[in-house]
Amino acid sequence: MKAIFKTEIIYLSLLLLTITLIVWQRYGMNISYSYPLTAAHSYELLSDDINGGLSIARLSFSEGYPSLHCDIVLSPSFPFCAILLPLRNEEGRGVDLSHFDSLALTLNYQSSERDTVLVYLNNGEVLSGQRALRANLEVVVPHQGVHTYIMPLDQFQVPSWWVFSRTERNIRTESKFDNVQNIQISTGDHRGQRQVNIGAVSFSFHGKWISTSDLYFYITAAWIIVAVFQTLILVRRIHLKYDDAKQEAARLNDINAFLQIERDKFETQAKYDALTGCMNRNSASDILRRVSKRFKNESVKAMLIMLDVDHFKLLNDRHGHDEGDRVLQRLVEILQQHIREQDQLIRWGGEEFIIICEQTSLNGAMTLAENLRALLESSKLSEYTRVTASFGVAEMNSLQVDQWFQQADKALYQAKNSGRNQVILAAPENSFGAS
Ligand SMILES: Nc1nc2c(ncn2[C@@H]2O[C@H](COP(=O)(O)OP(=O)(O)OP(=O)(O)O)[C@@H](O)[C@H]2O)c(=O)[nH]1
Repeated sequence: MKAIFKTEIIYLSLLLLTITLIVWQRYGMNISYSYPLTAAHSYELLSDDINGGLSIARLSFSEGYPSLHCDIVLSPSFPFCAILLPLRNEEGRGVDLSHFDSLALTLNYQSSERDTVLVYLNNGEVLSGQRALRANLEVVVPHQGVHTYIMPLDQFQVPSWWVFSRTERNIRTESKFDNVQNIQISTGDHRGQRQVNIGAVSFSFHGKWISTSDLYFYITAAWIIVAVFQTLILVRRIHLKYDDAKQEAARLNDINAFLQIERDKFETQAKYDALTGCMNRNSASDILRRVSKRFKNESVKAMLIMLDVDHFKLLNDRHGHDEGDRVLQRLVEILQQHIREQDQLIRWGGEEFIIICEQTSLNGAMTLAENLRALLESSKLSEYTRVTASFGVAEMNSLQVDQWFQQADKALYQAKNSGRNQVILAAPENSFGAS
C-alpha cells in the first residue's frame, strides 16, 4: 500500500513536471540574439563585379543604420548587390543558431522595379579541407518602406547554385546553422536594370533554451527511465515476496511435518498400551465393530477369551509395582508369541486382557485358552513367585457385543470363584484346566 502510494507520487510529480516544462517552453524559455546595426560595425558589400558584372553597390548610414544602394546594370552575369551583416567574433567564430527558431529582419526597402530580397545565412564550414561558406537561403517578397520580416530558420534552404558550385561528391544539401558568419541581404532574381535601396534597420534571432524536439526527447527519456526503474523495483519486490512466501511455505511444511509426527505419536499412544506395547481398550471399538459386522454379514465365527492375572494385587504388594509391571510385560510377550497373527490381543484394563479370535471354533478357542493358561503357569513370569491367570471364553452368537462380553466376564468370574488358574466356557457351563 505504501509502495503504491509512493509510485503514485512519483508519477504525479513527473506528470506535473512534464506539464510545467511544456507550458514553460511554449510561453517562456525565450532567448534572442541581436546587436544594434550602427556605423560602429564594419559591413561588407558585394556585387556582380566579382563575376565580371557592372552593377555598383554603395553603403550609407543616412538614418543611422547601414543602407545598401545598388545600381543594377545588365550584364551577361547574374546582376546583384548585397550587404553582409557580420556575426562572427574576433576569433572568426560565427554564431551557433542551434537553439534559435527564427530571424526577425527589419528592412527599409525601396526599388524601382518589383523584385525579391534574398536573405542568406552563410555558415562557416570546412569542406575538402578548406574553409567554405554554406549558403542557407530564404526569399523575401519585400514591401516598399520599413517592414519586419519573420523568417523561420527551418524554411532556409541551400540553393542549387551553391550545391553545383561545389566539387565534392555526396555533399550534404540541407541547411546548417552551427557557425553562421554573416547575414547576407541581397537584391533578388529580377534580371532587369533598376535601382534598389535596402536599409538594414535591425535584426534579431529568436529561440528557446531547449528546442521543442529536445524537450520532448528529454521528457520521454525521463518517463522511460522512471518506468524502467519502477519496473525493476517492482520485479525486485515480487522476487523478495516470492522468497518470503517460499520460506514461509517451507516453515509451514516443517510445522506440518512436526504436527504429523506428533499426531502419529498421539494416535499410537491412544491406541497402544505404553507399558506392554499391545493394543489398549481404545483400539477395541474398531476391531469389535469389524468382527461383529463380519459375523452378521458373512457368519464368520468369533471367540472372546478374557483373562485376568490371579492375585496380582498381592504380587504388587509383596514384590513391588515394578515387578508387577515386568510380569505384565512378559505375559504380553508370551501371549503374542502364541496366538495367531490375526488374533487380537488387547489390554482391557489393569491386569485384565482379552483375545479376539475370528474363524475359530469353540473347541479351538477353549484349547487355545487352556494352552495359554498352562503356558503362563509354567513360565517364570516373576522370579519371586508363581503367576497364574484365570480365563473366561465366550462364543459370539446373535447377541450384542456387550452381552458377548458379559458372558465372557461371567465365565472369568466363575473361574476366579472356582479357585482361579482355570478356563471356563460361558454357559453352557464347561471348564477345562487345573485348579
Ligand atoms: N504393577 C502394576 N499393577 C497394576 C497395573 N494395573 C493395575 N494394577 C494393579 O492390579 C491390581 C488388581 O487387583 P485386583 O483387581 O484386586 O485383583 P487381583 O489382586 O489380581 O485379584 P484377583 O483378580 O481376584 O485374582 C491392583 O492392585 C492394581 O493396582 C499396572 O499397570 N502395573
